[in-house]
Amino acid sequence: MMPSRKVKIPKAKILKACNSMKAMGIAEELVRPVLNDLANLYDNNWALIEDENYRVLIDAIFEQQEVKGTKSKAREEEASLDDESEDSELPLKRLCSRQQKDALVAMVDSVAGFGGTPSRSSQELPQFHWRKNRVGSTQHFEGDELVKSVPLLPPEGVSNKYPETRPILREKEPPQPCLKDQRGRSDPLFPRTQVQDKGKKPIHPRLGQIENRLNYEKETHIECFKVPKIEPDCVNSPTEDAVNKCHNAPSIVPKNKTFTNDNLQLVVPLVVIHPASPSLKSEDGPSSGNCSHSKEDEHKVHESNYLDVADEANASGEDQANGVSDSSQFDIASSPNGEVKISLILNTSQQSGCHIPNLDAVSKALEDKCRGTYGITEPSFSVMKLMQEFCEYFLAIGADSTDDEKLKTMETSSTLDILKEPAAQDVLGRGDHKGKFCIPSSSSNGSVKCQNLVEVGQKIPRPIYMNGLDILRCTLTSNKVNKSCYIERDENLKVLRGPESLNSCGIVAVQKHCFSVDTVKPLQYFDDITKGEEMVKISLVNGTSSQLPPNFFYIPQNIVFQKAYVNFALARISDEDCCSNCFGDCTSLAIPCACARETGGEFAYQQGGLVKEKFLEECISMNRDPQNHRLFYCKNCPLERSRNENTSNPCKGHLVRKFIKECWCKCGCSKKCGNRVVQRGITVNLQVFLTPEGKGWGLRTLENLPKGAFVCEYVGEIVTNTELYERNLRSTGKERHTYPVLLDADWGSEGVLKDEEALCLDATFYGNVARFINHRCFDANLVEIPVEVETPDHHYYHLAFFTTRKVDALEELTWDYGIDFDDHNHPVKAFRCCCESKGCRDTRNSKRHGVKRRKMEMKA
Ligand SMILES: C[S@@+](CC[C@H](N)C(=O)[O-])C[C@H]1O[C@@H](n2cnc3c(N)ncnc32)[C@H](O)[C@@H]1O
Repeated sequence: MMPSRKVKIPKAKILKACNSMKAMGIAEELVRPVLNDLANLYDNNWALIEDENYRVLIDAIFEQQEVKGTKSKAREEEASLDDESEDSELPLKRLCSRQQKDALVAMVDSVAGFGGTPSRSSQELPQFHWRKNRVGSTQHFEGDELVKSVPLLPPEGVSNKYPETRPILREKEPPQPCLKDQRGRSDPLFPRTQVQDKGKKPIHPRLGQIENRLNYEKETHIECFKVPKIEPDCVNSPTEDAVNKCHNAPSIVPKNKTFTNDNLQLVVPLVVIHPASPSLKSEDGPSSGNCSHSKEDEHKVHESNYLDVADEANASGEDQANGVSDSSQFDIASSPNGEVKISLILNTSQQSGCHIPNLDAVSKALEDKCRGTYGITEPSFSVMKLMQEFCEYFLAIGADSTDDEKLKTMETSSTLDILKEPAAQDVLGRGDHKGKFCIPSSSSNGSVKCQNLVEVGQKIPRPIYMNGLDILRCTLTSNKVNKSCYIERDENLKVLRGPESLNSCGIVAVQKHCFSVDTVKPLQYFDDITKGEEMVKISLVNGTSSQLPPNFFYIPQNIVFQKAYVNFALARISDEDCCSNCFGDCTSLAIPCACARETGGEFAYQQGGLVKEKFLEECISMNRDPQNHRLFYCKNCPLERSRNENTSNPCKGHLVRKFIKECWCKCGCSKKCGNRVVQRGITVNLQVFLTPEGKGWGLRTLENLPKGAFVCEYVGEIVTNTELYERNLRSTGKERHTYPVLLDADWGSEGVLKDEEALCLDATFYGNVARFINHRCFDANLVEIPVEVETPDHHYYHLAFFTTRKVDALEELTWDYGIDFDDHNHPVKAFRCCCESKGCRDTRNSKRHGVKRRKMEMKA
């Protein structure tokens, strides 16, 4: 026992020592009495006590514990007659304890500055003495929360018998295979990758309970490790030497994992900024510009801050729920001379076949995600820049009293500022891209059968938030005589495209949109519902609930279903229907070419692709006031015929619409000709959103649109009226049918239209973004205009939407479906209109409004 003479111990010394021990998981109650004894023993000579980072203190604590343990064991032995097992246990315990003490002293070495005076060994180390701080806390942990646990690994082949809490200690870790590819070459990304460097990075405190270690060591014959010497090169330097040195560093193994060689932990330093970063100059002078540290630096003791995301998640027990790997950490550290380091520590053991991805690719993917989620439109937005700015802010905000001034002096147009933009969650997300891939396995109406899985065309990485993307092999049928091209699927389905859009295998991409509840978060955001099929991304957002749109296949162009007759034969295009002698842009010609004949000798488009005012107004007026415009009446109306083949009701009349005729492939002009607008596809920035008025999903523009601008065309399956009628009969009522459109603009011109020629578009199962456009009875901001592109046969045409007026960004886009809400015989049951326009034609609403009005009047 220690002598009992009392000396007066300075409080600060006790606190400092307790903090250092606490950092290693040694409880204060154990430390204080031993410390008292030591102070007495050494007559308050604290230099001796603090030397070698409290080595004597640690020794004394352990000895005391051993004595206690031996005593209790002896008592147990006395109680029990069986003493055989004890013979072997004590020496083992002693051995481990000794080694444990070495390790602990080394640990304190590595956290020198937290309590103990630097030992000789610690002075050999480059001094990165990080002060640890937890995310979410505003407190700076100056000592009592400093945790420096040691990364531990078991010997090869030893499985962890105590997976819940007990790490295993080992002397050396074999080289980390994750840093090399399968052929043993260094990963080209290696410069950014390193094995965890214990001297410099904080280790997860959960692993650090000394009692657990002691218990575990008692039960397993495992050697303690030595804290490896910190290799400055390991921080960022790519040299192979440094890497090999780093390989020898022990690593963390998730506590509930069986240890295998696959249990690898990698530290990916994401950003290291140095004192002389452009926006934050330190007094220490200019940065070296690289990631290694000067000798001078190595011997300087730095105070540092640490953020450990994993700590926080674990503290709240959220990591499991969030899918955070047990020992994945995101660390941020800073030092007073202006260095900040962000490291991502990944535990790859959870995922088989995990490799170090290309960091550029990761940044790119994250940037895309951020663009979508936060509505960032700034083209120069960069995750790496963001990280760097994060570091800079970290330094600035952490710099005590001068926070505000420092922040004020920081660049105002930083990446972080972009994230402050209010646009955030609800809006935006755009990027130009083009690509084809992925095909559905089957359609909901059973018309498509997946024959094989084949990879085709340009591959786009499968976004994580979608599922249901598969690839379908199709057989190509190409009619070489009349140059019509289509792809047949299951004999029923044909894809209508220009010949140039078919690849050599005749495989066309169609994408299925399976919005899976499993894969989305409460605030729904899909970056691009077109999956690259359009020239622009079209996002979908639901800011209020977890509701998702029904599944459908996104198609950018109409597809023929079964019997619908569409003939794109070039032979059908006469010389009068094209401008083969034209060159360049037809709309710049002094005398309009033959393609303007359809629109009275003048092109419908003006320069810039807007529909000319006069033409547009006529179309709008026709829609708003059909009775004042020319209607034609079919002798044998396909619409009525589809309802009842035997007793054909008289035709109710169809509007004689004005067509736009665009130049096409038999024309000599260029693809950029001003008389080619609809065929170029969507160029406007659009978004699908959940309407607040109860109309379901709607479409809105994310940019201001001028009057007469082309927005999109209505794309769907080209079906006959009969088919549509049958589909409606088959529908269970539970299915949500989008409203079909009749391609009836020219039904009157051909006497009796054959059934396969009386067409309509159904976007319920296959469609484009137009399937989300809602109806508005009056004052809709879109008008539909028939557009002739591939064929002069007007029983098939494109139905294109143009703005009726200037439309502001975020306004919902609507068009008048032309519904007669009183026609109870219509094949599609009319919905209860929520358009809220003054001229709403749904009489049920006017009755409702009338009742409401009367009630209000009575109240008044
Ligand atoms: C072409 S879809 C439009 C997109 C649809 N809102 C959705 O959620 O998928 C047509 C359907 O939307 C709904 N709808 C469109 N306009 C509406 C309106 N003014 N009032 C109420 N429902 C409307 C009806 O259910 C209609 O059958």
